[in-house]
Amino acid sequence: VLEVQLTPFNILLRAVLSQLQEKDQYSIFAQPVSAKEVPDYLDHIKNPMDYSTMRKRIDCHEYGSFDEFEDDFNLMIANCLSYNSKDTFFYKAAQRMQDHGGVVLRRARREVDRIG
Ligand SMILES: CCOC(=O)c1ccc2c(c1)NC(=O)[C@@H](C)N2
Repeated sequence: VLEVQLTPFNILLRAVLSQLQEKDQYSIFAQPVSAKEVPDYLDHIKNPMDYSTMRKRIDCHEYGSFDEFEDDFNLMIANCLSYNSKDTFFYKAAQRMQDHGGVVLRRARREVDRIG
């Protein structure tokens, strides 16, 4: 059985991830971009990132700090803004995710600083 240690930091990161995913109403950030659906994606994007990968990293205690968690969020957004042209649904969704996610992350960072 996957014994996932529940530290306060891990519990917080999981809660933040769920808040971020609530903003992803079409779940376009939920899973890795499919190489089948988008065959040239990995030619352009060298470090793919998505919410399922971030969840795995939380469960494996791979985030040593809130900055590292935020870096993966920013990577996920940057990949989308880089691969998709400005006039696409995906590009616009990434801009909205950046705005809405920023609010969530700023509030969460204050929590992290408070629990120390
Ligand atoms: C069923 C087809 O799905 C996609 O083409 C597709 C599905 C999800 C995507 C994506 C493409 N591109 C992206 O940049 C990230 C954000 N999400």
